[in-house]
Amino acid sequence: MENILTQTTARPQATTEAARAAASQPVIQLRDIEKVYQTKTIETVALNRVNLTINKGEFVSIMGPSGCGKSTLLSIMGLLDEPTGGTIALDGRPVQSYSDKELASLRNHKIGFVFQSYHLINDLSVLDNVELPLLYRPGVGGKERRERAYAALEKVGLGARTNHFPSQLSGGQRQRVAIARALAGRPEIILADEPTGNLDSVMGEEIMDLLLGLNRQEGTTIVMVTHDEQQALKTQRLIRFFDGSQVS
Ligand SMILES: Nc1ncnc2c1ncn2[C@@H]1O[C@H](COP(=O)(O)OP(=O)(O)OP(=O)(O)O)[C@@H](O)[C@H]1O
Repeated sequence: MENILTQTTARPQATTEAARAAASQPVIQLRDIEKVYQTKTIETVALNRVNLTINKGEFVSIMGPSGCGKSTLLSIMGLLDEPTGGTIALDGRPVQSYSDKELASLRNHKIGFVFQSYHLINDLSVLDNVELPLLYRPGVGGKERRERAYAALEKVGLGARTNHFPSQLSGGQRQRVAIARALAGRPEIILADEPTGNLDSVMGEEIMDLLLGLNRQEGTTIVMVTHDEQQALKTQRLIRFFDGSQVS
């Protein structure tokens, strides 16, 4: 199977247009989102009336200084955390109208997460790490799990490393495993929180190419938090945050 890295350099054009054509359909809509963290002694307004729409097939990057609310925003978009005010709609449907079961299924099926620190399990092989989230997916049996995990690892160029353990891989390779783990769930949306934050510039480029390839060839919607302006400029839209609000 051809991997995404190869495809990226081979034929980016047609698929970019396909992704753009679909780009007017909102998949995530945030309206007046607020998030206030309250501890005994201090109240922190992490997000202050954020209005933001992410369209199908878009690759959006989010930048801003430390503490301005980027990770909080991503957690709320991915339904990992609840806002203290405002509304979220997924595919045009308000999140409040979903049952708990439907929300769990959305989180599981629709959205894939990639984190700066990979979150791999060191005692499990690469293949087992990628299969792991599918264990909790009803209707996906052992054979399909394995097939999906192999396919996802091929896609990120790690088909030859399935029996390795995370400690035997470079940082960039570990991040590719984490991306394969997200891909095995076949998500429509990938939320990536500083996916290149722990990598040197060469490996960071590789991961960026991989994400760009996924967006262009497969139309995966991607929202990425980054501190790297050069990488952010490669995405279709750059949103800047400051003190919990969007500034551009
Ligand atoms: N669980 C929490 N309890 C209290 N305050 C929190 C909590 N999580 C985040 N905050 C505060 O909310 C604000 C936004 O945090 P967030 O992690 O979203 O920022 P960020 O822009 O992602 O920062 P960084 O670039 O450093 O990762 C910060 O002031 C932070 O201290």
